Amino acid sequence: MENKDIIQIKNIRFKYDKEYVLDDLTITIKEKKITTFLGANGCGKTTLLYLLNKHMTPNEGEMYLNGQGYSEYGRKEFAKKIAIVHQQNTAPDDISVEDLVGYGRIPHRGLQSNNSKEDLEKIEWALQVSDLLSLKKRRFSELSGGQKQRVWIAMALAQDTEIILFDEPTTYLDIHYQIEVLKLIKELNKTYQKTIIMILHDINQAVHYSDEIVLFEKDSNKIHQGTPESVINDVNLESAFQKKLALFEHEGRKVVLTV
Ligand SMILES: Nc1ncnc2c1ncn2[C@@H]1O[C@H](COP(=O)(O)OP(=O)(O)OP(=O)(O)O)[C@@H](O)[C@H]1O
Repeated sequence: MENKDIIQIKNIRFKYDKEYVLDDLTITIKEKKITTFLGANGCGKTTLLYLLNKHMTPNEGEMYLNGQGYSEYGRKEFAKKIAIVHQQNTAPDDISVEDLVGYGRIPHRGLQSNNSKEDLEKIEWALQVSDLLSLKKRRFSELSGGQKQRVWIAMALAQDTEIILFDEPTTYLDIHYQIEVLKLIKELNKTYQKTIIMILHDINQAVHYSDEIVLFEKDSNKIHQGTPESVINDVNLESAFQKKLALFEHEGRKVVLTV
């Protein structure tokens, strides 16, 4: 059975200054799938993620979440639907892992009140899924880059949303931690049915971990959306990155030579 459309973006236009960064963009995001945005620097991936997170609003066009227009959602209600894991984050000095993960509960419990039993259970669950139980009392500032990234993911999990957005979740991580984080994201999707939308720069990782890819053409406002198999080909890659890239088959998947 086809997964339903959880987000619909219809003919949106967005500009910071004079020129439109996104122009007449139409995309649908399928529920419980992993969708990855792929494309050259400056093509508008982060901009689109911020529009999806309601951090910014399109100048024109419509966006719907579960069939309801974005503008009809209040802030708190929206924060219970979509969480975001940013590329770079800062945390207060001395904060513990479990307290930081607890921030994910703010849309549910408010800023002032204490954690309820349900809040504490969700925090514990998020720590467990992210393999952080043994580190929960540790100071966040003392963790490695890979462990820190898992804490941000746990915080998004504690927010208990249907959808999680990831802005380049593997940046600054070595290949071991990159794979660890991508496997965790895959598990959130497969085991916990989260709808995932992420930005990646590594084409091979995007092919391997995504159900759907949105490939942005460079210097045009066109995108290609579909399965990795249907989107990743010589012609589309050249129009996205303005480079000829060699493609191979490996274990039934496309692999791109990036040297
Ligand atoms: N706050 C801003 N004010 C003005 N222009 C901006 C702002 N943020 C981004 N832009 C411009 O919008 C365009 C799209 O930027 P965006 O960050 O969305 O691209 P991206 O695809 O995420 O790039 P990257 O892969 O480098 O992160 C770029 O031309 C960028 O310079």
